Amino acid sequence: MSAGIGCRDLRVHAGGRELLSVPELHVASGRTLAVLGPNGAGKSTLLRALGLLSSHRVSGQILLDGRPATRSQMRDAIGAVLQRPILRRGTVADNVISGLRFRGVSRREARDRARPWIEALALGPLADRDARSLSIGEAQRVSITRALAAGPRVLLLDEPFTGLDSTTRADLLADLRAALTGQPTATIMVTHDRQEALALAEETALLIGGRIRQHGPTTDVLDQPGDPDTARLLGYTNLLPPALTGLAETLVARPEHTRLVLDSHDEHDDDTRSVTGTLRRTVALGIATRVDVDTSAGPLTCLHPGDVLATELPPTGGEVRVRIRHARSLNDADQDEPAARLASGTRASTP
Ligand SMILES: Nc1ncnc2c1ncn2[C@@H]1O[C@H](COP(=O)(O)OP(=O)(O)OP(=O)(O)O)[C@@H](O)[C@H]1O
Repeated sequence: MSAGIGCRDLRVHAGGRELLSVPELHVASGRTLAVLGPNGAGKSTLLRALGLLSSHRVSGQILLDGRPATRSQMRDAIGAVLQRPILRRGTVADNVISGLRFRGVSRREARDRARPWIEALALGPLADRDARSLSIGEAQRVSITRALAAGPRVLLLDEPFTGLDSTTRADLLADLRAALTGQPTATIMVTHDRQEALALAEETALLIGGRIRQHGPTTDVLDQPGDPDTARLLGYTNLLPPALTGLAETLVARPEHTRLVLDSHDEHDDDTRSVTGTLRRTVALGIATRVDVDTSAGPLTCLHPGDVLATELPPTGGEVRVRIRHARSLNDADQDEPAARLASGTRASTP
């Protein structure tokens, strides 16, 4: 029997259509899975179905420690943190112990068990504050602490960092990661943010259109898109089909690895490392300059660090060359050798 949460042949229907189809998924105790997907992918649908919290038509098996779970078993096992924290009346400390109280733990024991979590999540200074006076970031910290303090076997996190400023988010992510380390909790976090997956989860599943397209160690999954949809989700938004590169496979590249060839910046220019197109527009983004280029095979986005002087750029509608500094082959999990050839110029790639 494998400890943790999972499902088999899970399908969710609503409004006359299938929202989710997951043949198999398992998150072991002590592990964290990030479910990464764009808006509408079915992330919350999956989380609710796994927690037996769905109001839709659900078929298949939800497994707790390898066995089909009843609602009451699941209720006892899970802690959930939603996008918007829902706190009760009372102080921060009252809220943190409420999960334990709900499970029948006495007030005194609940206080003792909650104390280390309040310290670990740096809530000590706020413990006596009225929960209604908290900022959204503080309230989410309380919500996470409440869930952890109850000692859940399964922790379900539904985009818990949405709406937090970047510093608050980074601090909370680090505190949560530290708090989960060594705990026998199977954690599933749904998110649309790659950085959150990287910071928190050993494993990542890519969910698109209600189906898991890729699943594996986070660092592998985030850097090995298998198809154009997962490439886009992972930030490889530039698609380079064979018609454009002259190579056999489709390559994908991140905008930050795609640059205009500007003579003064690129003295060792080499035609074979580049593709040509028409400059559509330039947008100054403060720390970077975005240049959109139309090629014969579709649009490309270039991202240049800093300001590119307008005088260095050809006019809108002018012909430009775009250099791909690093690209990956789709479906090439081990090595981006064709991409390396494009980058090193050993095969002609100018259309
Ligand atoms: N009752 C319903 N009837 C029909 N479709 C529904 C219903 N509830 C949800 N959906 C659809 O299911 C899909 C998945 O929704 P879900 O909320 O799980 O996506 P998500 O990945 O969590 O999105 P987001 O990141 O925007 O929160 C969406 O296309 C949504 O419109």
